[in-house]
This record gives sequence, C-alpha cells and structure tokens, in this order.
Amino acid sequence: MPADHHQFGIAQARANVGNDGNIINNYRLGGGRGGAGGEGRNGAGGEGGQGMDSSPSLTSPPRDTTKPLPGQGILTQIRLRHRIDILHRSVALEAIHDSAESFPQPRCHPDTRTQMLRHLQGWALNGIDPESDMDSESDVESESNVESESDSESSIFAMDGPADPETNILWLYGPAGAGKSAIMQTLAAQLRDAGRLGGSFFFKRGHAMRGNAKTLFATIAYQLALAVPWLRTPISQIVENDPSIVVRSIAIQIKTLISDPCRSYVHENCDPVVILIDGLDECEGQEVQEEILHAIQHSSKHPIHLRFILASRPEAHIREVFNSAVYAGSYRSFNVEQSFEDVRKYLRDEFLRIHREHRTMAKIPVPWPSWDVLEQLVDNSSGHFIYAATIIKFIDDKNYRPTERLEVVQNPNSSGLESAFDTLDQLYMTILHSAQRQSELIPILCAISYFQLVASDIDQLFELAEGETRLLLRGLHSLLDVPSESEDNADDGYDKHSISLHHASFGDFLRNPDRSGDFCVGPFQRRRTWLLSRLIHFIVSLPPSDAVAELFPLIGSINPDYIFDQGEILSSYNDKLASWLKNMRSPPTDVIELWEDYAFMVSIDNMPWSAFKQNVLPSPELLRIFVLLGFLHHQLFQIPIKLDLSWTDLRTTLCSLRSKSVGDAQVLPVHQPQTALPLVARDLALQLIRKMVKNHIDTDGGVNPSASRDAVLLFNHSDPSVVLEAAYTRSQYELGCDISHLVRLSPPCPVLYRELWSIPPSEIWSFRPSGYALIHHVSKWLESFPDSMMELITLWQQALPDHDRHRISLNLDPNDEERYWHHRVKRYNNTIVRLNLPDSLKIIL
Ligand SMILES: Nc1ncnc2c1ncn2[C@@H]1O[C@H](COP(=O)(O)OP(=O)(O)OP(=O)(O)O)[C@@H](O)[C@H]1O
Repeated sequence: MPADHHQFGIAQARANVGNDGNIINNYRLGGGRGGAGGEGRNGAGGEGGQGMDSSPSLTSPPRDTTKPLPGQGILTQIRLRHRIDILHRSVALEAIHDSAESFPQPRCHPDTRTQMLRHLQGWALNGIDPESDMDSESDVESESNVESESDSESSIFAMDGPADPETNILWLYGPAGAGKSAIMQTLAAQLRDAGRLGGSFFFKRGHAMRGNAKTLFATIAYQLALAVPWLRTPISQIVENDPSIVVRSIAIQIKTLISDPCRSYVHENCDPVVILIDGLDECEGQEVQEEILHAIQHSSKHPIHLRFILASRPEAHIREVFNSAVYAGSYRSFNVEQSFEDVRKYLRDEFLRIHREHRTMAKIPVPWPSWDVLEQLVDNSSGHFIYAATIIKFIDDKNYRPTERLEVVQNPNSSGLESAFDTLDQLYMTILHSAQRQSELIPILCAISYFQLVASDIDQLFELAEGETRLLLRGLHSLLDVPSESEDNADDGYDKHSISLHHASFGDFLRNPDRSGDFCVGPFQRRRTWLLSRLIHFIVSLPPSDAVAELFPLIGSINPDYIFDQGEILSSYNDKLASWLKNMRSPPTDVIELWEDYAFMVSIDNMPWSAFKQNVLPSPELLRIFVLLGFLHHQLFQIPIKLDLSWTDLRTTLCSLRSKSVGDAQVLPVHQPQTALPLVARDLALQLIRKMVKNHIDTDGGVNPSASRDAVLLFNHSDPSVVLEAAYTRSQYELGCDISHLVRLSPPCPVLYRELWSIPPSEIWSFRPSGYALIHHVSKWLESFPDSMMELITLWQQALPDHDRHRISLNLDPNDEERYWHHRVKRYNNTIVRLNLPDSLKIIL
C-alpha cells in the first residue's frame, strides 16, 4: 500500500470510531454512546465515527440518505457527494429493485407467499436457518397453513429458532415462472422498510445494463454507500482513489468495493444488511454466473456484515457450484415450491377485481367464475403463478368481454388460445431454444411428457450412452424436474424419481403444434413414431412385478396414430407385450384385449385375410373399410383420416369380425339391402368430395395448408423433405383419384354428378392433377347411365383446361388409366374370393 494511502487508512479508521451515536440511531441502533470525532486531514474536518454499545431495534423509520451525516463538514460532504457521483454514473440503476425502468415490478399479491417471506426474513434479519424453521412447520406451502400477512409481519422479529451464524448466503431457487422475482421484490421492499436492505440487483436477460455482470458489484456498492452510513466513506474513498475500479473484474470489484470496506468496520453487535441478487441465470454467460457465485462465497468467508440472497432457476451449472466443495456447508437453499392455496387466493381476488372493473360484467352473477371453473384453473396452474398471471392478463383485456376470454382459456381447442398463452409460450420457447442439441431433445421430451421415466431409463430407451439424458437436459431444469443422480439410484419406489414437468401447462404447450412448433410432441408428429417401438421394447424388458402395474393405463392409452403408423411395431412386439402383460399376477384384461384387437386390425391391413371363413355379407361400415383397404389401396392408419372416424369406432367395426376368426358361434353383421357395393361406393364418393371441398375452404384454397388435417398428417408421416404445401397438394390429389374410382363403381346418380361440379377446379388441376383420372372415370360412369348422356359427358370433358397440352406434357395415355383400372378391379375381386365374401360384392368389368 502506498505511504499516503496507509496514512489515510489510519485517519479513516480513527474517524470511523468518532462518529455521533444519533447517526447510527437513525440507521438501526437504539441510541448508543457517540464515538469520538474524526481526525482532520488536509484542512478538512474528519468524518464522524460510529455509535457504540447500542441495542438492536428495528422499529426506527428508514433513513433519509440524502441528508448529510451530522458531524460531517461541508467540504467532506461535497467530496463525499462527488465520489458517490462517480459511482452513480457507472452503475446499473435500472437493476435496483424499485427502479422506474422495471415498473411495474412483479410483487406478491397480498396474503400470498406469507410463510415463505417470513422464513426468508427470519434468516436475513435474525440468522435463523430457514430449513430448521421449516422443519417445525413442515408444510410451508401446504394449503392449510398459510397465515395472513399481518400475522406473518408481526412474527418476523419474534421468530426464534437455531441461529445460523456460519452461513451468509442463501440460494432461492425454483422453476421458470414460479414467482422468485415477485418474492425477491416483495422481500426487498420489506427489508428496505425495516432499514436492512443493503442493495439489490435484478438481472434481466438480454438487457444492456441488467443482462450482464459488468456493473453488478459496483451497483451494489453504490447502494451500500447510500444505505449504510459506516460504509459510505470507505466505499466512496476507494472510488475516488481509483475510479477505474468500476470496470475491473468481478472478483476485484467485490473485494475492493464491498469486502474490504465492510471488514474495515468490525463490530460484534452490528447486525448484517442484506444484498438481494435476482435472476442469476439471466446474467449473460454461464461462466460469469459461476464466477459471481465463487466471488460471493470467497468474500463471505470473512466476518463481514452482509447476507446475500441469490435467486435463480435451478440450472444445472448453478446447482453444481452450490453442491461443490467450495460451497460445502456454507449456504442455505430454499425452494420456491408450488402453492395451490396462494394461486387460488390470487385468482379469486383478481376475478373479483375484474368483475368489479369491467363494464360488461354488471349483469353476471357472482361468484364468477363458478367454484368448479376456478378449481380447474387452479389445477391447471400446477400451483405456479406464471399460468395464473398469464390468464388473468388475458381475461383482463378491456377490449373484450371477460366471460368470452375465460371461455377461450377453458377450451383447449379454441382458436384464440395461442394468444392467451403468448407470454407463457414465449417463456417456454426461449428456454427450449437456448438448450443445446435441440433435435436430440425432442424425442426425449416426447417420452417424458407421456411416460414416467428416470434418466437412466431414457438412456436405455434411446440407446444413449450412460448419463447422456442428463447432459441433454441440463439446460431445461427450469422446466423439468430432473432428480439428482443419487436420487435416481435410490431403490425406493419406481416413479418417485422420474423426470417430470414442473408445470402441467408445459405439457399442453408441447402437445399443441400451433404453440410449440418444431418442439411439438403431439400426436400429429408421426415422424417420431420410432419412439414407440423403443418404448415397447423397453417396457417388455422390465421384470413383471407389481411395481410396473401403473404402466398398464399408459400402455392402454398409447395413441393408435403411433401404433398403426408402424404396423411392424405390432407385428414384432405384440406377442411379447401380450405375454408380458399376461405374466402379471393380476393381468390387465382390458389392456390385453385392446392390444390383441390392434394386432387383429393390423392383420386385416396386411392381407391376406385368411381368418374369414364364412360367406356372409359385411355391414356397410365394414364394407367401406374394405373398399378403402382393398380397392383404393390405403393403409389402416389412413382410414380414420379419410373417413373422419375415431380409432375406437374403427376398432369396434373391424373387431366385430374378430370373434368369427376364432370360431365364435355368433353370426356376422346381418346383410342389409344397402350393403351393395355400388351404394357404398356412391356414399364414399360423396363423402370424399365434401371433404375435398371442405379442405379447400378451410385452407383458403391451399394458402394455409396447416388447416387441413389430412395434409398435416400426411406431411408428418412422410419424409421430412416434404413441405406442408406439397403434402396438401398430394392429399387433395389422392382424394381426387379416390373419388374418380369410386364414382365409376357407383350406380347412375344425378346427385353425385351435381356434387362433382362443386369441386374447385384449382384442386384438381394443380401441379399434381387428379383431373385426368376424374375426366376419364366419370366419363365412363356417365356412359353407364340409362339414357344417352352424351351432353353430360361432353360438358364434363370440357371442364379440362387445355386438355391435350397438359396430357401430352405429362405423358398420360388414357389406355394406361384403363389398364390400371382393370388391374385394380381384379385385385379387389381376388380379395373378395379370398375372403369368401359373396360374389355380389365383386365388380363386374
Ligand atoms: N405471489 C404472487 N402474487 C401475484 N403474482 C405473482 C406472484 N408470484 C408471481 N407472480 C406473477 O407470476 C409471474 C411469474 O413470476 P416471476 O417473474 O416472479 O417468476 P420467476 O420465478 O422469477 O420466473 P423466471 O424464472 O422466469 O424469472 C409474474 O407475472 C408475476 O407477477
């Protein structure tokens, strides 16, 4: 240290001892003996010293930090102000808890988080270990144990419990949107009112000043200099001596601007002040976040009068620093858990306010919404505030009726839902996009959202190297609860340590393609069906014990879209799955029957249908399915899409045959007059024409192909190089071809003819035209009409724009079309023979 610094240090130390007790009284002590006056230096009066022997009291009002400290000379005050100004210019004022820039700050709604705040205050003010205190009131967040704010306020200072003098760092963690910032803001205000807030810094991702740590400790030192009289002089002096300190490294800033000045005044009766740092995970750079944690830990080794509360999401790298040897035993952690009771209280009060404030609500009876709707919303929130705050913001929009907005929120298929969850979706998207190796993440997210799996199971399921799942999920701890490795290995229950979603709303988001886009794990993502075979492979590898019984409902609820998309899943695994299920002590008969039905349905899809021995007519429903499978050559997984059938309906229809195949005495569905093939073909043709027209309208003529379910399913099923627009064109082309073949099978029917004209030309004359097939087969059909229908045929054929030029350019030969037709018919007729179905179902050439 240079000589004059050294001398100054002595003068400063003496001056600190000679302050007036009242100054300190103003801060927090109940009037002690005034210290001796400071020594003069360079003609200026020395600064006052600290008060001594005072007793702690927290009832005094907050200080007015703008007032000069008694005992300071004018020159000293000017100099002080000048030094503070140096700091003022370099700090991130926006990051301070009550800065105008971040207005309105998230705050805890009255009477929420009361116990949590009380525990935090207990630790911050009285050094009471929050966990030991929680033990005595183990249900901190339980619904029955939330007390009123006034109760909690009065008990802050009366709290007793084991003091926790060794730790002055507390980590407050919780998933994205759990309410950490709201708690930190509320705590900051309470500590400030109690005169115990040293400083705060609220990080904000991407913000020029709040998004990085360049000025973190300078900003805190600045607040300390204003808030704590005995720190004002040393901090400002350091800045004056070396103004460049504000741009030095994190470690130097905390040591020079905070630790050293704090250590220069050591008094055993001096109560600590509290520093709050929120959103550490939002600070740019994981290494910087780790460096901040190391710097704080290092500075806290010495007896300084500061307590740090750090809030962040439970990101893996942050957790690892806290779990490392560096931090061993020297910090406390506090989990911001879900609280259904708090969310209920918040929603109830906010709905009351909305009811009061919105003009359109005057005639709506209270309580609004009804109790069961409110409970449903509380449930949907998973006890986290982000969901509740998001829906309230949506419903509270003055441009809409709150009742209508509430309906949108309640209806999962509602079209306005995406905008209802804009905020939530942005949050989820930001986190997902910031994760590494995103494409590898998607199947894992899919597995996690549908099944309860521990990390090592997922490694096994996807044939990943051991520990790979944990690595992949490192960036998602704010959305997923990933139990630690030691918990993973604990042998005390199957699902206890499985990876789960923090919020149910994240699951909804992942399953809705309009919300989660490429991250969607919903049933429309057919390309991901390979996951299922691995999953079944994995399930059947589990020993058949009672512990796996809870998998039965899951096995029963696997989406058939996945199962039938890959028939080989059933072919290769069904036997194994069925025998695995049958080996259970109490075999789940309904699930076994379901999967046997599936296997049967696939066997129908994979001709020959050797199981059918009886020469009886199928029902019209069954015949429609046969026509699609046998005549139009569609696969089973396409049937529900083509016919707008549910899988349950399809199963019921197809499996009505199953009992026959195993020799049951029941007769097959009785032949009904309309089971004649031509009538079934006509009805199917009409149905598909209407579908084609509807697709046209829904997609605005193909401009918005995502509105067509056929296109989306086809798009997701086919290889990733097929774009959605092409999938739409292809699905409309297939419909056009199907219609042309079905019409030719139909009896003469003016209604059908009229309906054909409703197909928009753009749908059959696109770059993949089905128009040629339609012209050809419809003309043939018209020839079968009883009277000469030449005019109609001519009319129909004239619908073909620039007929010959297109046909020639595509190298289409009408004779080919006819050859294909004959081939198709023969194939179908063979099927009828093979199935022993009546000859009346054959097509006459
Ligand atoms: N106790 C509460 N009362 C009322 N609103 C709350 C409460 N807690 C949180 N909120 C609201 O919920 C939303 C999410 O809260 P907050 O920003 O505090 O979460 P967070 O845990 O800090 O999230 P992140 O990890 O994304 O920063 C905010 O709109 C906030 O105002």
